[in-house]
Amino acid sequence: MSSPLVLRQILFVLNPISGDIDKSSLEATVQAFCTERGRHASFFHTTGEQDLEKLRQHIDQHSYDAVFAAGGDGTVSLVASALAGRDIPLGILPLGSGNGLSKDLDIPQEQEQALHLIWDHRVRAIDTLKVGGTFCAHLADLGFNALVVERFCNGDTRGPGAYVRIAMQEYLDYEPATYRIITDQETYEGTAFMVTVANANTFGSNVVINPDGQLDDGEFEICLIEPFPGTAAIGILYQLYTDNFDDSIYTRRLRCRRASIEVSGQQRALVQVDGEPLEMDTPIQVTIQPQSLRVLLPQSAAERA
Ligand SMILES: Nc1ncnc2c1ncn2[C@@H]1O[C@H](COP(=O)(O)OP(=O)(O)OP(=O)(O)O)[C@@H](O)[C@H]1O
Repeated sequence: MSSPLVLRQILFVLNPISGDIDKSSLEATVQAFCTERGRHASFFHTTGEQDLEKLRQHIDQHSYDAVFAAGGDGTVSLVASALAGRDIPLGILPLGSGNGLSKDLDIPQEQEQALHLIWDHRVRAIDTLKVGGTFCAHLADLGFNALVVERFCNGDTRGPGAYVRIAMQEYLDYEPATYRIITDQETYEGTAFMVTVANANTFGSNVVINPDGQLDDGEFEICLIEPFPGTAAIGILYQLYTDNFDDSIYTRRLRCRRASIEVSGQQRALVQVDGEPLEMDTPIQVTIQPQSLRVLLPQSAAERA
């Protein structure tokens, strides 16, 4: 276990819209918290336009000891992408609707406890992925969930209720695609309800898609849910919420270091990457950058993910 770093200059990257959470007093709260403890807090507000380029430039022009992402999975992914390959560690203030990566890393969901990581932490280097050239720290997928995430992001309502409503509407008419997945270990060909590329374990909804995946082992998993009859849906959902992904005859996982994903009859495919829906050219190449991101974790954080 590494001893805590001395972090004096800290940048907080704030996403004003994440999680539908009012953040009007957040800056003053964080500022006061840091000042009281002899730390200096600076702030970068995301706009939704060119945030990665602007953030990279900002970090290059300053000497930060750590950068905290204050938002949801998209904001965490943005900051992680800017920090990957650098020594500067990533901190997370979970302020989104799902907060998947922070949960996988056992980061406190409560604001003050998450801020304690500034002086009481350990640093863990985790793997990151490139999915079709796009940075991914947590999970990416093709198929049913990507479709629901796209509808959700383009809709007016956020929150888990809206996600479930869209999922139920889309499920009835959903036509699973056929995939050919070539990894450095094996080739899979078949029809799938969804295909998840997993660096971590658990969606923000607490669905465990990749039970024993490790975030720092230099490998990732491709988790497949094959088409299932309606009568099996409840059982599969139960398995996903109870850490038993592998127990179904409709699921399988491929562990690998690189993969190419073709979607039959599609030159472009909808892909969800760290909560953001994107259109990508197929075949989609997936590569791993082992231990490329340093993350601040509680001293007691479990090592599962
Ligand atoms: N100022 C802004 N105005 C509008 N959109 C923004 C702004 N800043 C960032 N965004 C958008 O916010 C999205 C990322 O949100 P984020 O994932 O952090 O929160 P969330 O979706 O509520 O939470 P989670 O992903 O945990 O469910 C990105 O699509 C980004 O482009």
